[in-house]
Amino acid sequence: MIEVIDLEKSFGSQKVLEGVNLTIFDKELMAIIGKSGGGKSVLLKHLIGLLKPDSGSILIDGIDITKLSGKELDKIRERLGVVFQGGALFDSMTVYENVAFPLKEKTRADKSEIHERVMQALEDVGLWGMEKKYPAEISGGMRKRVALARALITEPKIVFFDEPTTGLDPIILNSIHRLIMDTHKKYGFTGVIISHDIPEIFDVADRVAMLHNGVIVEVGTPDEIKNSLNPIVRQFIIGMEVPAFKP
Ligand SMILES: Nc1ncnc2c1ncn2[C@@H]1O[C@H](COP(=O)(O)OP(=O)(O)OP(=O)(O)O)[C@@H](O)[C@H]1O
Repeated sequence: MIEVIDLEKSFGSQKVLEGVNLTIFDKELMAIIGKSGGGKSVLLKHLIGLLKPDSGSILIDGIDITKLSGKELDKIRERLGVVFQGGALFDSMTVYENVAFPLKEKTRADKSEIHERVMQALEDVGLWGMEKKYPAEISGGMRKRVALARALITEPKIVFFDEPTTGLDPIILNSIHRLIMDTHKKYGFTGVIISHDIPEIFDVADRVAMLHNGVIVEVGTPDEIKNSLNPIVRQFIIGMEVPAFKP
């Protein structure tokens, strides 16, 4: 379980997080939505230990990661997988090498185990046969799949997705969402997805939290969020919904 308690963060005179409180249960898929520049990525960076808050805490299975550094933090981070917005692949490495990288770095797996696990992960994300390609030779959607395979390869307990569909067309977007759901089912991780995809994310997440002006203003199931009477939530959702294209 992840518990964010009264998390505050300012950059200079700009207060970005004003006391964020959020509980994410084991094995659920939690989406965090909110307007651009509202602090979602800053919150995510705290959750993965890249930023330290001014005050407040983040408990992962009861351990306050905001108080950790060095090896202790690394140990917790080994249980986390992150799919960064741009994929953050190594351009000079093949798809295979990118996916194998965390196993080589973080585990003592031998060559044949690495091979088996990489090929399985590539199959799980629908990239079988692509292992020899370089990131520049594959599409944006495929790069996101590689990033997901790389995040999953160490079978992390928690996977963070930072806007996993940015820059993708609607068909690829849906296929990435389907992939998140399928791998979530297969691997059983706790998933935290920063998302701009309204309404599509409602079909993916178990629960949705809305971050607004540095606080979580509403948390609930997709249906609860869709039917929320909170004017901030209503305005945001209506503003984000793209009308269906009718020829
Ligand atoms: N390292 C930093 N130094 C100073 N200001 C920062 C830093 N990181 C983020 N900010 C500021 O914090 C605010 C929130 O940024 P953040 O990237 O978290 O927004 P977001 O909700 O993820 O937006 P988007 O949906 O557009 O990605 C912005 O005003 C941003 O300029």
